[in-house]
Amino acid sequence: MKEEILIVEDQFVEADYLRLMLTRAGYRVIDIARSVNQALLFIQQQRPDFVLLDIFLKGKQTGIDLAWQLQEQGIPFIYLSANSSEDVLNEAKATQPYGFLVKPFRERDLLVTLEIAKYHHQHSLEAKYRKEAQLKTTLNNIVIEPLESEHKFLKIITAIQPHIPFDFAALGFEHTLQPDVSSISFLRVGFNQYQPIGFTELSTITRKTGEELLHLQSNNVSATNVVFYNDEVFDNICGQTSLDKLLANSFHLRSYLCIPINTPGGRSFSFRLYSRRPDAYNAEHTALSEVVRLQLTTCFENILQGGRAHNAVHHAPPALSGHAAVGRPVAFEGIIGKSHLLLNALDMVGEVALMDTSVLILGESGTGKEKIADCIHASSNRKSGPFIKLNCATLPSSLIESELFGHEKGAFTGALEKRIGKFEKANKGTIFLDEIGEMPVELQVKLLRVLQEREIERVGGNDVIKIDVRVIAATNKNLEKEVAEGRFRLDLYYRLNVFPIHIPALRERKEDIPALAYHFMNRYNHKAGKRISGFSDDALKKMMMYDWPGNIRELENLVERQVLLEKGPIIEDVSLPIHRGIPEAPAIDEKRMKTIHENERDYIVAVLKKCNGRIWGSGGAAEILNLPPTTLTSKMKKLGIKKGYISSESEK
Ligand SMILES: Nc1ncnc2c1ncn2[C@@H]1O[C@H](COP(=O)(O)OP(=O)(O)OP(=O)(O)O)[C@@H](O)[C@H]1O
Repeated sequence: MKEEILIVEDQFVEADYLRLMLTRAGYRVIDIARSVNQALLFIQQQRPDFVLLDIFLKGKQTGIDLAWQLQEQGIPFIYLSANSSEDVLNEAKATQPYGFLVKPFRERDLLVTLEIAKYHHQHSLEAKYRKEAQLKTTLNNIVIEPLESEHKFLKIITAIQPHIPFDFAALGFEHTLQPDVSSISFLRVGFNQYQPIGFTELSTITRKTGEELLHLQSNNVSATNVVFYNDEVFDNICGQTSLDKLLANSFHLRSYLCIPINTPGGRSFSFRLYSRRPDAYNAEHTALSEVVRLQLTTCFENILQGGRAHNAVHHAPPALSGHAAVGRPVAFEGIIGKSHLLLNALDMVGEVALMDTSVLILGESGTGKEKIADCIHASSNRKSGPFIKLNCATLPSSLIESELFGHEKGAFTGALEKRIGKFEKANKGTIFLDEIGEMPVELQVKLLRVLQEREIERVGGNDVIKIDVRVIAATNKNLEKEVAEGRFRLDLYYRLNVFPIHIPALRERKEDIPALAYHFMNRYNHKAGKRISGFSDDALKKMMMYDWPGNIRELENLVERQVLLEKGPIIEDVSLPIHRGIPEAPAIDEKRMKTIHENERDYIVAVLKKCNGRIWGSGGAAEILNLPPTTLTSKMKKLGIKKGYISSESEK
């Protein structure tokens, strides 16, 4: 017997048909609920393995309300819905469904989606257990390492960071702690880089005396169980005068997770993680904290005893002056910046790289999406496999299909040779689909099938070819809006959006500007054989004031230009556009206009290449393009395409 499923659907006919399809496939349908309340009752009586739920139901509550409760209880669910508005989609997405079926759907779509959901659920459970086991082992090993308290604490938090993100970690800002360990806390200042902040440093930063700090510390809210407070709730918690509030104000912290520790020796205190993100913590983090609480208790008890393990060999610990760094992974080299927004994105890269799931990279043009895709591939288990890139915006829609899936010889007029598509080329590796929002709708269905069934068919071919490819997609568009306006398929969106990573705009992380500017200055110094050593204060100030609508690419281009133009030893001034707003739309518009124009040109050039420049006759470009040869010739003239150019191009 396969899994047990609860259907939540208020349309009788649809629900019955669904039941029929599921039972035919061997699933057991435990019941059909018409409303959220009824569903909750059924779930209480018999926990289903999966829930299929419609969004709009009878009664006040929607499927999305139910989804939150399912998520809390760890019951996987799939939405069944007709296209919805952008707001509804955003809400549905936030509940992290295992799938989304757009009505009307085929029986096969339903069964494949369920299979995928089962795979993902199993996979995420396995990943969860693996993560827990790995963290437990790491913490157990840290206990026996012969390190001083501060180093040991640093090791603990470095081990925790990939699983529970934070920008500030503290142990000992509790009135119950002994003074000798009361000052252990670290501020994250880079990827795997932390700065120790003791009472003395905190006193300097906040201009409070030690006594005042101790007093504030006693006002911190204490907890008996692992708890987290996000955003407004955290604000409220910090409402009173407390050390939490002081920390939040000093380091811009917006959420926190508190793990109370009670040692067998009778000491109780707490291990606190704070984040600059307003919504950093969730039930998964609390669950993981509970699982490793015992290991943490042993670690911290050891720290309270002075850190060193019994019978430890007393190596000199590495110096902890200034920043304590464990180092960036090699795959992240060349990624410049330490802003917490970038570090958050890199944390996610680290988290997803080894998971093999699809990744959707979101962000404005020039923010570094492709660079992040490079990092994911380079940190993944597929790193020795191919990494194939395709920009969906630069290909005419008629060519994308054969670019992606290849074609057989003679598949269409002009297909003179068999061609291997990008998906086949990427086998055992990764494919990067840039500007996925530009993919024509008719091709989106085909891409969806590939993602679901992991097989392709070459254009004009009959064979089904199995492929093993990881998909990373990127877009600077708001895909929810595209879905809401019917330009992007909802089911594909859900399939790609398994793990979204948002790359912040440069204006949101201005603190990264100087490091990036110096990085590009060095690069272009080297290229141009120059020896410019820096920027004047004015130039840096100007760059910090500017909004960078073109993001890092714009900054790179500017620095390149200035390096070439500068005659003196430093870049005295930079020439930036006068407007300082965020002219996002014009930049995109300009690109779109160019794309349409170029698309037509590229399309014609590509077809001409296929026909070896032949316009007339059977198999000629005019026939493929379904245009009279004279019209094609005049179009070519208008678009500046020369006949000789085509032939010499195709000879290359
Ligand atoms: N964090 C970074 N450190 C150093 N260089 C970076 C960083 N991020 C991006 N770059 C550089 O900035 C330029 C633009 O980056 P990239 O092409 O990855 O942006 P993108 O978001 O993919 O742009 P588009 O949406 O236009 O395709 C590249 O030269 C890239 O190497």
